[in-house]
Amino acid sequence: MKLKELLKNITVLAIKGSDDVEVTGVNIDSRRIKEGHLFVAMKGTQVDGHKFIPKAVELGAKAVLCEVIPEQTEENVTYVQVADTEDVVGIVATTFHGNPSTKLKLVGVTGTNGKTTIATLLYNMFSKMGHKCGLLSTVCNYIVDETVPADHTTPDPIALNELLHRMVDAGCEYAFMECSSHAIAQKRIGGLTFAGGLFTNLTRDHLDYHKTFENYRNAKKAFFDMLPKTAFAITNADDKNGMVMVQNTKATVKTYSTRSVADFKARIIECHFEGMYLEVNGREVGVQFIGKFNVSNLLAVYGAAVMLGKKPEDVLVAMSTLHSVSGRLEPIHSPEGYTAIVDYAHTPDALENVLNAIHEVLDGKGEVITVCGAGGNRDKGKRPLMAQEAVKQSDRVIITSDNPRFEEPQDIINDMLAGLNAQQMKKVIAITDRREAIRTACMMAKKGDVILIAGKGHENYQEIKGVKHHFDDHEVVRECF
Ligand SMILES: CC(=O)N[C@H]1[C@@H](OP(=O)(O)OP(=O)(O)OC[C@H]2O[C@@H](n3ccc(=O)[nH]c3=O)[C@H](O)[C@@H]2O)O[C@H](CO)[C@@H](O)[C@@H]1O[C@H](C)C(=O)N[C@@H](C)C(=O)N[C@H](CCC(=O)O)C(=O)O
Ligand SMILES: Nc1ncnc2c1ncn2[C@@H]1O[C@H](COP(=O)(O)OP(=O)(O)OP(=O)(O)O)[C@@H](O)[C@H]1O
Ligand SMILES: N[C@H](CCC[C@H](N)C(=O)O)C(=O)O
Ligand SMILES: [Mg+2]
Repeated sequence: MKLKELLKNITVLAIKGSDDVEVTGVNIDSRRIKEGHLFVAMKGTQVDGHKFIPKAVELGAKAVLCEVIPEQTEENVTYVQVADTEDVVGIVATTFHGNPSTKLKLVGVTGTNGKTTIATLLYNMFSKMGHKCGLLSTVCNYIVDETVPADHTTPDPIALNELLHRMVDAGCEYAFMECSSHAIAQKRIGGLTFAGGLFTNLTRDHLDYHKTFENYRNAKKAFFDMLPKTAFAITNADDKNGMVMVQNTKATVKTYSTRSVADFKARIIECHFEGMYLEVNGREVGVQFIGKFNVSNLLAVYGAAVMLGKKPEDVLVAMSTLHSVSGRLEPIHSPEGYTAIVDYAHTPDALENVLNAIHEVLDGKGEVITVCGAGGNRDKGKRPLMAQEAVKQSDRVIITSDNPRFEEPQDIINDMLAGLNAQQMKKVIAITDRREAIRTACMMAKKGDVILIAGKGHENYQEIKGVKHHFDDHEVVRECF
């Protein structure tokens, strides 16, 4: 594609060189530059990408998009100046890939918890209904049946548009994606056309990055602000911030609720460890999920499917066949008659909800042993709160390591323990080694008990000092059995 074509949807402040050159790719990382690429220099959280302009040119970049044109420039390279590269990178990337989001129906999910669950269930449901679909999620990306490993919840704008392009080429009619607050704030989703947006809930997380809860909320809200008039915005009326999210959106607003009047409404008729009976907008349906929060997740899925034009009765039939998503409230039954539940709860709110869900089903008939930790080099403020939530609803708690990253595991554990008083400490032990912690829980458990192993869900590694060591909660549980 010609550079001038790529620039037609953005405001250019200055240009040095010809815009009639052929561009063979767009990249934000100098290390990935190939002959003929356009290099976009981004000011990051660690380094300023402008520093790598010479490197990018050396590797074959024919054009550079930047905020400041370097003093030393090369003859055969075109330098384009814009006010803010973050504002335009998504637009340029999506233009290069032929605006893939306009060629399928793209639905984004945002909120603190439930994004992976909802996006994955939508992908599973629409695939079962016979459509070719794509999925971009924390666990894995899918182009119809082809898997593409995910290293972010929302990929960077280059990878994101490449994936959407591949989905269009593969004939996808729908794509479902998670929109993390980081991705919205960093405008990784800039330039995309969404058919719909969903909001799950908002509780504390990622304050290391966003600094204040208000910034975090505004990042989520910015997603709804960017939706076009043709889109739908489905929000959770049960969440305090549900209506705030959609207050400035141009999209058609719909609500879901398990408590009050809403466009999409549900209540639990019955629940057990295998699943629940629900009433959804006046119709009954059996689902293979437990937990009130999953009723909310399923309502969001139901609402999106209906807004995408599906008949409510067909949606409910498809919904009754869906299973839990990897590492989300995933039960593993032991030969001794107790149940281990692997779950990705890594925020205070998620822990509270998961433990609620377990108690709804357990109904006082067994004890709950929780094994949990907190990630290193991420939001430290949530650590004591997570320990408190674990203690509140468990009979025994084993505090252990999650992904320590570059922190000392014991320091993270101490931050968690600092949230507890002497009385609470009586039911807590700390075991740094996660494998040992899970083993100990299995030794403590008796018939009818539940062990909650929280925080890592689908992750099959433990990240220690920049190295990902193989570690899988499911595998360790099965070893113990
Ligand atoms: C804090 C954060 O979000 N950082 C993301 C951000 O990187 P950054 O701003 O720190 O970039 P940087 O390292 O300062 O580099 C600046 C620029 O120079 C470029 N560079 C750098 C080095 C070099 O040799 N050459 C070069 O060109 C980089 O490609 C970049 O464009 O932009 C990068 C490209 O999009 C991301 O890969 C990176 O994710 C880091 C690795 C990360 O850990 N992010 C996590 C926190 C994250 O994004 N999580 C969310 C939410 C999780 C959830 O709620 O589920 C997610 O969506 O996954
Ligand atoms: N609607 C919900 N409300 C509260 N907690 C939830 C909800 N849905 C899921 N959870 C809990 O949060 C955990 C993470 O769920 P999920 O992976 O779907 O969220 P996510 O928003 O994708 O998280 P991430 O930000 O890490 O991508 C689950 O394992 C479960 O414990
Ligand atoms: N086991 C995890 C969960 C991380 C969730 C992630 N989406 C984030 O906080 O970026 C950890 O804290 O390492
Ligand atoms: Mg996710």
